[in-house]
Amino acid sequence: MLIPIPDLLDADGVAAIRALIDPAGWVDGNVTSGHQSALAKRNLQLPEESPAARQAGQMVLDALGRSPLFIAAALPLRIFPPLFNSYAGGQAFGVHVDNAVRIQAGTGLRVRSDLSITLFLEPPEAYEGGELTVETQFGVQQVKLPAGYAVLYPSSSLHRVEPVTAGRRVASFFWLQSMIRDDGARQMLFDLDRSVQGVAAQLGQDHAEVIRLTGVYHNLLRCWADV
Ligand SMILES: O=C(O)CCC(=O)C(=O)O
Ligand SMILES: [Fe+2]
Repeated sequence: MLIPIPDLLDADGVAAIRALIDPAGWVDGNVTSGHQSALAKRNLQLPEESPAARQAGQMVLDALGRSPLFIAAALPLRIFPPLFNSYAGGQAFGVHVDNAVRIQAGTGLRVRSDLSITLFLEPPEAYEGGELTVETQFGVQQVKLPAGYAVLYPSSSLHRVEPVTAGRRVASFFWLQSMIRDDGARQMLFDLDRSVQGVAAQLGQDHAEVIRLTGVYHNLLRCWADV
């Protein structure tokens, strides 16, 4: 299941991140690849420990923390510090699955990748190609979103980035471990959460049935959550 997060960053937020990362020292993207994906990957990245990446990554994390949609959809437990990549001149990332466990340089923090996130940082009309193509259980989906929009997709899915044949695609990409490991269970909780919000909007937050349904949501989370 692909979940778009519209307007995670506004235009000022995107501009502030671009002002930090654009002049920083970009390197060959294979610094974070596993063995298989290194064969498929042709792009540039900011090194994980680059001060610009750390500072811009914190701005991304702050924006995620302010997004009720992101929290409800991802139910995050641990988020790997956001990284930044760029593709131009025909660069692409061939089909791959993301590494199952990420270990943060320096802290040794281990994150099981349940969900992968791409946050688009370049307007789609500014480059050709560069679609994020994800093989989902419902078929192949291609994603190319406005700057400031993010998409969540299961880290277990085969995905690729199409060649960028004109302009430059800039994005933040990262992984998270969810409190709910299973994609289907997480999706059910997300659907239930949205339904409870919808019913609450009609009946009022203090309606007895809304209180009972909210209880069901939390009791399911209590059954299933890693904390
Ligand atoms: O650039 C993207 O949208 C995704 C990058 C990616 O798949 C990866 O780094 O594993
Ligand atoms: Fe990937």
